[in-house]
Amino acid sequence: MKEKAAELAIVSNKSFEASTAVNLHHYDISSALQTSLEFIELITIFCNKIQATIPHNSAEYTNSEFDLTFTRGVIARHSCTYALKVEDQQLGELKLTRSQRFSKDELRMLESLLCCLIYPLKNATLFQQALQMAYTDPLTKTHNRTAFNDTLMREMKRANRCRQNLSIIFVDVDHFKSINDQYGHNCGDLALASVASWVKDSVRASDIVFRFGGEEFVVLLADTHMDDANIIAERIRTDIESHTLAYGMDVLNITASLGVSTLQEHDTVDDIIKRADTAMYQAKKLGRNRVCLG
Ligand SMILES: Nc1nc2c(ncn2[C@@H]2O[C@H](COP(=O)(O)OP(=O)(O)OP(=O)(O)O)[C@@H](O)[C@H]2O)c(=O)[nH]1
Repeated sequence: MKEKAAELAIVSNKSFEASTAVNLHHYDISSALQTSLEFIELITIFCNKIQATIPHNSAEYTNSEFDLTFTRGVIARHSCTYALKVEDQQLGELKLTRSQRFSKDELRMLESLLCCLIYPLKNATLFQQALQMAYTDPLTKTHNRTAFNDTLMREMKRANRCRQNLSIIFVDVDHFKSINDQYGHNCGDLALASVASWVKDSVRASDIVFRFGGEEFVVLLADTHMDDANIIAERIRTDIESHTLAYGMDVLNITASLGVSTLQEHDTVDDIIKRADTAMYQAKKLGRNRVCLG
């Protein structure tokens, strides 16, 4: 009886040590994950931390809400995939691969460790959603002026560093005041949202459309020189002109005037904006519904 008790004590000691080790591993991962609100950083931290316990060759994280796909390592034959969610909120999908099958014990351990990732991913989701809201114009669903200032600054630095071209196009709706005056503000709002979506459809996904203010939009074209920017501006102009807007019994034709400028050596943010703005006013002066180069 005594012996039995001693045996039991040893067994429970071992399992206590094992569970303490697991708890410490969880604690270590959870603490590391508290240092970031970026999806890619979180996945990188998590994968580095579990590498010794669950060796893997590659990890792929996808998050459709944020249009994000991130792969690290070289993809191998065997895989395990987890859809991550909490309280019905999708937090993305994580796929690990390696050349050997994952054992049942490893998968059990991975599932337990994934619990550490869930709440950091949820916090990252809330943070990124808040960031998106702060950078989005609610009426047109384009990026707003704050986003433009930040993005232009960043892209100018990148273009200078990588010796790449960078162009911007100002798009200003013609006689917009008369749409408001004639059909009312709701129609004006609908017209702005429609123009924004026509402009977005006219450009590549990598070109970013911002609402600069009022009835004025700006398109940022990375790695694009003046000749190509001119062609794209002309395409935006004809696309806007060729659409019609149905409002009640009325059908409205909308046009816009566009100004293009390309980054020059020693340009400040204000310089490149000023040239595009001046070119856009030139287009207005010359009769509207046209493109001018700055
Ligand atoms: N409905 C609506 N109108 C807006 C919004 N923002 C600005 N406006 C209006 O846009 C109009 C802009 O008028 P103007 O600057 O005179 O320009 P325009 O009538 O387009 O004339 P041109 O640019 O010279 O062709 C003003 O009447 C603003 O009140 C908005 O969010 N919704």
